[in-house]
Amino acid sequence: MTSQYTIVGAGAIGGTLAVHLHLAGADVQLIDADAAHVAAVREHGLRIEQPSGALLANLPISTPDDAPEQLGAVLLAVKAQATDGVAAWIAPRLADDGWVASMQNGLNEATIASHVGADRTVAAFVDLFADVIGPGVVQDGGIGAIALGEHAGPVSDRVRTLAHDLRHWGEPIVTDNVDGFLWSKLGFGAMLVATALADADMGDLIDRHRRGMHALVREVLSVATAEGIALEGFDAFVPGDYLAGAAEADAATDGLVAWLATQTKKRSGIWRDIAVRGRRTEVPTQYGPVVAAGQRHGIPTPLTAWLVDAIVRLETGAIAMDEAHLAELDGMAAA
Ligand SMILES: NC(=O)C1=CN([C@@H]2O[C@H](COP(=O)(O)OP(=O)(O)OC[C@H]3O[C@@H](n4cnc5c(N)ncnc54)[C@H](OP(=O)(O)O)[C@@H]3O)[C@@H](O)[C@H]2O)C=CC1
Ligand SMILES: CC(C)(CO)C(=O)C(=O)O
Repeated sequence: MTSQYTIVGAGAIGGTLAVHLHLAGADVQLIDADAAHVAAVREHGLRIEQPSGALLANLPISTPDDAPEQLGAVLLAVKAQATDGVAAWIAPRLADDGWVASMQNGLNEATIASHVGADRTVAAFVDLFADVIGPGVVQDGGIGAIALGEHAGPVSDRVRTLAHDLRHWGEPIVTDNVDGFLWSKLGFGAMLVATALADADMGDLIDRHRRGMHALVREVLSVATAEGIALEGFDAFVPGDYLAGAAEADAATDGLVAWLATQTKKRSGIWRDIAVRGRRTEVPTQYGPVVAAGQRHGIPTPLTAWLVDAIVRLETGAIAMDEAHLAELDGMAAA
């Protein structure tokens, strides 16, 4: 039987996944809030620009206002701060046997489950590198991993089917420990978020500000460990090395920086939201819960709290992008 998917949030990640699912033979429809993007996809199709050439798919697309009344399997790829509102919107439309998978950064599954139920929530970790570069056009900025599993319970047939349906993209990891990947991504992602404080490339900034970056990762991963999470490595990120000594962290960052140099996407989605789109970011939604979990466990997270605050000040115009902010982070880590 042909699988059917609705992608809610057909931007960089949702758009990329949609085209690959379509090219593998799945029946895919899109829902997106960006009217210009929706109009462009209707007129010209959805285009993924890859170094090896472009992929094009003509897919049905609607805005939330003219979306279908009933939804089955949903892949949610909106920014994390939109998750609560969008999951509340999906819930009354979701078929009894429908489900929602979070294809996002951060810990969105519990929020989704609070609206649609834990049994209708699928968990995912996505380390793709992509950007919407214009209405209807997504740039594939490099290859990374995807992991899929259930939010509550062991790997199921629907998870295996989704992994199979993504075969045109590649081979997702199917696991009972998506949380281990999501928390590791929060550790890795903390460095990527910090790079948005300056107007330079992610790899270069991580390389130049190792003291602050390593301390930031250690904070996030220490909270994860206190939460009982078994951290998972992915791509070039080795979480255990950041919890070991300075030499291990340095060696891990050498590998990470070399890997980031192979990606054509050089700036984070957070940098892009602030510098290109001029919009609020998902950082408080992603890292507020890390700080709160640290407080519950008695683990101080001063650098993570500082980072969230600095990003909010940046996105509200109180400060400007400047590498001096990362020097300040290095200084706090040294203190
Ligand atoms: N881009 C990347 O390389 C990676 C991103 N991620 C994660 O994936 C998630 C999605 O990010 P990304 O794809 O980059 O984001 P994008 O901004 O490219 O895409 C999100 C899309 O969702 C739309 N949207 C917002 N609200 C709604 C709504 N209510 N209903 C339908 N669509 C809506 C947005 O429209 P509008 O712009 O009008 O708000 C936008 O077109 C994030 O959590 C991100 O951290 C993870 C790994 C890598
Ligand atoms: C940096 C990247 C691409 C890593 O997956 C990311 O998470 C983002 O841009 O939001």
